[in-house]
Amino acid sequence: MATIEVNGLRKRYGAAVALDGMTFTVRPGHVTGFVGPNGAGKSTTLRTIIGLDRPDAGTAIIGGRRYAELAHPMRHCGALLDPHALHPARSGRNHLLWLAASQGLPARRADEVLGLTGLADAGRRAAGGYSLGMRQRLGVAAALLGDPPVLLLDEPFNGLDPAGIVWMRGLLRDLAAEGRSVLVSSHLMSELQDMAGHVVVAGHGRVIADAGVDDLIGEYASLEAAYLELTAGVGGIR
Ligand SMILES: Nc1ncnc2c1ncn2[C@@H]1O[C@H](COP(=O)(O)OP(=O)(O)OP(=O)(O)O)[C@@H](O)[C@H]1O
Repeated sequence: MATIEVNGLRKRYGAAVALDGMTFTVRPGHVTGFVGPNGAGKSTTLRTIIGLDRPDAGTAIIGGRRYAELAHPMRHCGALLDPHALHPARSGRNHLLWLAASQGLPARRADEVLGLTGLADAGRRAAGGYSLGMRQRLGVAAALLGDPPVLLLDEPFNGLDPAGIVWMRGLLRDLAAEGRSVLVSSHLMSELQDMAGHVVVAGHGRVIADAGVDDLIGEYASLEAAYLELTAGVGGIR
């Protein structure tokens, strides 16, 4: 089963403690929301899962293996962490063709994921001219190239217009319903309430709640109300 297992991650940047024992498991079949105040350690956790950051302690395991051990990682785990990580002079399609080649994937996958993300026409234009919403779509296209069972997305709703938000919500829900493990960091509680089945709440580099959305909401009026209560004493930027 393609889970993501984050176990006891610790990470310091100088005096700043970014991760302080972060531990949770992402299971297939539903979207897992990853939330918490600014500086809680969400992006550091996502970067660590795909080997862009090295933890001081702890492990992050995807479907039984570390990301660095995967021969063709994009077939196992797709990630959208930075929508601006593209070559501005290269077309969106060429960006995807290059990634596909690097992973031993057929070129037709580039056109398939451009179609899936609504970029079939824009894919021929230089990606440097893309809006933030289009860059997010290209990032999702790249994450889907290898048809992976695990997806990580860092604030994928940023910059999307209202129609784009509806589209992204449906896409992520469908991908999870197909049996994938989908981890989505977001500050948009209303989006997560509609889309996620499970939520991990982080604060100060560790997990402060890890529960199904309905359990987390409990007696509160909304996920946002429950979240604000849970994180009231946690504070934000450190
Ligand atoms: N490269 C870095 N150098 C120094 N400090 C860093 C670095 N990356 C993260 N940090 C620090 O680690 C902590 C966690 O940051 P991180 O970006 O993981 O939080 P986050 O939960 O993703 O926040 P946000 O909601 O604002 O995106 C913060 O205190 C941050 O300043």
